[in-house]
Amino acid sequence: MSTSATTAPATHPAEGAPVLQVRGLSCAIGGAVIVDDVTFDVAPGEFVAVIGPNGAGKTSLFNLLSGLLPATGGSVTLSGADITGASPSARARRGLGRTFQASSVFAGLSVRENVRLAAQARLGGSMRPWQLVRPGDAAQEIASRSLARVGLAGRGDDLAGALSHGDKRKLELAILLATDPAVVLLDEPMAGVSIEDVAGLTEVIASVHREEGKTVLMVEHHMDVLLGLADRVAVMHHGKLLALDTPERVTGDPAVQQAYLGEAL
Ligand SMILES: Nc1ncnc2c1ncn2[C@@H]1O[C@H](COP(=O)(O)OP(=O)(O)OP(=O)(O)O)[C@@H](O)[C@H]1O
Repeated sequence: MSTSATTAPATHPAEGAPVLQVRGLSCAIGGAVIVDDVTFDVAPGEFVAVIGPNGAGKTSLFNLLSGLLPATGGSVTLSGADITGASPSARARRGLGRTFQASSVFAGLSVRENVRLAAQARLGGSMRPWQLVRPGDAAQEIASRSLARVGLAGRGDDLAGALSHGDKRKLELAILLATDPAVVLLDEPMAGVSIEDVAGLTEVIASVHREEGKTVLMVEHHMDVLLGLADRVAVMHHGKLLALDTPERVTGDPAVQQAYLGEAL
């Protein structure tokens, strides 16, 4: 696919009205345009991988979608509602959840408490660790389900800080699942994860997508991980959306290969 991805919504294989509509999204900071006129749609239940060379604008795009960076142009629509100016917490309430490149768990709390806090927030309760609710309540049940979902059911009493890096990333996914987002933004979930843990984590992400029908956008550098997961791959380059197409077409696109200048895709 060509650079037309920056000016017109790409077609997508999935059915249904787009859950996410991004139109001309831009962000300029101090004279530098770090996200430049990005336009695309994501269909409900679709898995879109976001790749690109270092500094291409992938995390900045996620920051714009989740409201951590203010857009200086364009718009973002989530399930039909314009959320361009909405706060990160308002976007989360509307069903947009994300994980971060760096681990973001409460190391001093148990694995279960970390997830239960997120579940409490979803149920409209407190996010304060000292106001954790009793075992057996709804938040506890959501926490148990979410931990089982990512394969950490037996680790609930362990301190989050004691988990391996790979298990911390699974915990972050469980925290995200406990808030039941419709759209999940995963920012390099495999970063720092050992080779042995990549397969397990990939399987968890695949099942979250396939079995729960979550719409997933995932920044990832490893094409081999993405090939089996992504319906489409978005390629960022110099802040622009260079291509948006199936993994096979994107890897064969000369413009994409040129952007990577011989680096492995
Ligand atoms: N808050 C900011 N202020 C100024 N420049 C920024 C800011 N955030 C990002 N940038 C710049 O925007 C560009 C895109 O950065 P970004 O982190 O989005 O890229 P990326 O594709 O996620 O890179 P990587 O793969 O290395 O994580 C970079 O040149 C970066 O230095």
